[in-house]
Amino acid sequence: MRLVLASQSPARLALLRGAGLDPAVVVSGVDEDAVAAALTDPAPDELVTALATAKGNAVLDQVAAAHPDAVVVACDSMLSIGGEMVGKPATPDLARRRWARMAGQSGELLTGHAVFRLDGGQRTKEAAGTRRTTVHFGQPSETEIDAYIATGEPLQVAGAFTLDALGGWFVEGVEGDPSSVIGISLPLVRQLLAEVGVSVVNLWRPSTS
Ligand SMILES: Nc1nc2c(ncn2[C@H]2C[C@H](O)[C@@H](COP(=O)(O)OP(=O)(O)OP(=O)(O)O)O2)c(=O)[nH]1
Repeated sequence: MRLVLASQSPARLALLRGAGLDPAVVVSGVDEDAVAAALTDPAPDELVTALATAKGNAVLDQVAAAHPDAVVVACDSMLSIGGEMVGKPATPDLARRRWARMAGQSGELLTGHAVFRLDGGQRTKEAAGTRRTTVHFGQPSETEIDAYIATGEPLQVAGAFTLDALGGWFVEGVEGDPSSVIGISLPLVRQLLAEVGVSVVNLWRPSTS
């Protein structure tokens, strides 16, 4: 059973590799704005789960051709802050405005997950779910925010912050699953894999002696 990560995210790949898995990567290239626009006033959980499902669906035929027996995992992360769902800031100015709202506040990082099982090249089972993690933001100075934005990192990540990289200096703490904030919830993926009949321990790399 081949594990496939339908994501270009280096963070998701690193997290899964660090947790003993060796996924093949097939990038979906899904137009997230188009998927979101096709939804009618979706609830936050529905939005990120729909986006994750669209990403997984987009790669199934390609995966089936290369790996007829596979399990595909796709994700989408967004930050819920002040009643608004936001993804990656498109410009440095927007990142700065986002941080002006986030500093000293708390938000919820939502990551939608979709898992698809292929047997003999056919989709046989699927499961989906969302993890919410509360994030308490620090109060970086203007100088610190300018320096952070100058690195380019905030523009590459949902919510304009990271937990495990430069953004970590400005996160006071989280309540809930930290892996979901980084981009993929290990405990939720374990649960969703079980729902499609796959035990995560059977996907672990053989332990080298
Ligand atoms: N290293 C790290 N990356 C984070 C963190 N929070 C969010 N990210 C990254 C993970 C994802 O690459 C990105 C979330 O954006 P998306 O869910 O749209 O995924 P992305 O467009 O990167 O790739 P994909 O659509 O899955 O091919 O932000 C964090 O705390 N640490």
